[in-house]
Amino acid sequence: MNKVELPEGATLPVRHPDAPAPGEELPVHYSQCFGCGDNESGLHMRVRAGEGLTLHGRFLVTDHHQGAPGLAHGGLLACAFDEMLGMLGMLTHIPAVTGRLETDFRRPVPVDSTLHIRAQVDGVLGRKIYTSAVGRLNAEDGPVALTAQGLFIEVGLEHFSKHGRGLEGRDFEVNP
Ligand SMILES: CCCCCCCCCC(=O)SCCNC(=O)CCNC(=O)[C@H](O)C(C)(C)COP(=O)(O)OP(=O)(O)OC[C@H]1O[C@@H](n2cnc3c(N)ncnc32)[C@H](O)[C@@H]1OP(=O)(O)O
Repeated sequence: MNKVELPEGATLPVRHPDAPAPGEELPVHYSQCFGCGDNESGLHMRVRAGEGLTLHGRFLVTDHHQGAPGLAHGGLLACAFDEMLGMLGMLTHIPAVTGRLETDFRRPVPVDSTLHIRAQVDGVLGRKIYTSAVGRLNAEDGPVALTAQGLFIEVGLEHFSKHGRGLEGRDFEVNP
């Protein structure tokens, strides 16, 4: 994992008692989500809870995901990280949106490879949630292809109804 710089005063949030147990697969948070939903051209990511404030996700890079011939598009890979870091909210039950996402591309990701992403919450300071992730090729201990850091900002649930279509009646606390 890349070294994460945290501001003074940041603390680790508590894992919510209703968070999925380690090893449990996370539910799709929205059926049309490009990252984890049934969206035809989406990533169809599968994510399971890890220990503490960690998640493990994976997706198969297909022909739909190309930038250069035979290689994954960088923006699409950043999308996968956004999804993984966003889903950390299922461990803390803090509703939040991406404020800032920084991605380091360290190795090309070919079509037909599976990208394994480990994401974690690093700390919280006020409404700011500091997160990071590493993506490895074809195995959870495979070569590092990408690292990322995300700053998520806690929002009220009204954010989703004011700017979008709400959370479709789902109770964020239970099954976002
Ligand atoms: C569990 C469910 C699973 C969900 C998975 C989904 C995965 C995908 C996640 C996403 O893609 S979310 C969609 C992409 N993100 C957005 O659409 C967010 C758009 N931006 C906003 O709505 C607002 O800018 C935002 C809510 C983030 C902040 O606006 P606010 O007016 O509420 O807060 P404000 O600007 O006062 O900032 C609050 C604090 O955050 C800091 N901040 C906000 N944006 C920042 C930024 N970009 N970089 C650094 N710091 C930032 C800001 O400096 C400040 O720090 P301090 O408290 O120390 O003063």
